[in-house]
Amino acid sequence: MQLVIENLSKTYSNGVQALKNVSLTISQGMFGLLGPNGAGKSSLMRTIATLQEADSGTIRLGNLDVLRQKQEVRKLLGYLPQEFGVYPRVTAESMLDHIADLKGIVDKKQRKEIVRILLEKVNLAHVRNKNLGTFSGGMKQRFGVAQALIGNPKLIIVDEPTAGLDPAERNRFYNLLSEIGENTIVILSTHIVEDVTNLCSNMAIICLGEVIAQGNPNTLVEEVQGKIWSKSIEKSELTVYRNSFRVISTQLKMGKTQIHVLSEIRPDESFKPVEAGLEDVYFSRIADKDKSNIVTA
Ligand SMILES: Nc1ncnc2c1ncn2[C@@H]1O[C@H](COP(=O)(O)OP(=O)(O)OP(=O)(O)O)[C@@H](O)[C@H]1O
Repeated sequence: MQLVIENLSKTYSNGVQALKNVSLTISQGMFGLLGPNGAGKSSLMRTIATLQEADSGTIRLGNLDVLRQKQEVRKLLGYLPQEFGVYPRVTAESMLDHIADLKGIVDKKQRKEIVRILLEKVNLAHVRNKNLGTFSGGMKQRFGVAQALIGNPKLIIVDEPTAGLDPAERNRFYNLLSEIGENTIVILSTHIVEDVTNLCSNMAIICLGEVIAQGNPNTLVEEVQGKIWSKSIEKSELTVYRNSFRVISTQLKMGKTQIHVLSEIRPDESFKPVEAGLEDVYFSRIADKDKSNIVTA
């Protein structure tokens, strides 16, 4: 099964064009959707999740027309939104049971078994009787995955799931996501490049509502390999360098500013070649599209 998005556009009533002719083909496996704040990731996720209308364009999930056959799509969908509200005074077990009921699993015994398996899977079985309000951020996110997995969805959407998680919880979350079956489409929206590097076999970068890159992360990195040069400079020199070179990112390292420059040839002897990473792809594409988004130390 594939998710095929064609020429999707959306303008909000305040005039913001959040999606501009977005076309993407997403196959089974983990798909990363990267982009800066306000890029349009959540707008796209919500539209795919049948929660908001598009102005034009189509989305197909297998044989289903997502924008029209909403009820059918919802049966195949697991969704972990950016702001996943939980009822603080309800236990993990009863909340999952309730959501499973809402998702149409009417048999009580079957529901109990599903909830038990899911709580095991997300490593929350030991706190199944604790109120959700007592959960840490990471535990809430794992609970969010458990509810998204109810009913064996064929399409799972997780919107910026690792924001605010400490490194250990982030790792747990990565492991959990990577265990989700390969015959499921998982769309992971994030502005953390590392999330995509660690998890995804395919990806797209979206900026100002447009898809500005898509493909396999390694292939995209190959395109800039050998073209990334770094130099440590004084912060005060940054404008001069920006005017002379294609500075794609700057980072503070031990009090000095380290710049990455994209260039076919070594800009001059003072620049060192560096092994390109997905961050370089991300920053070079974003820098081309939106000058205001160049990361400054
Ligand atoms: N309901 C809405 N009404 C009006 N404008 C909106 C609405 N939702 C989003 N926007 C605007 O649309 C643009 C895209 O927002 P969106 O939330 O889709 O981006 P995002 O990539 O998910 O950002 P973030 O990473 O910050 O969550 C932004 O300019 C945002 O302010």
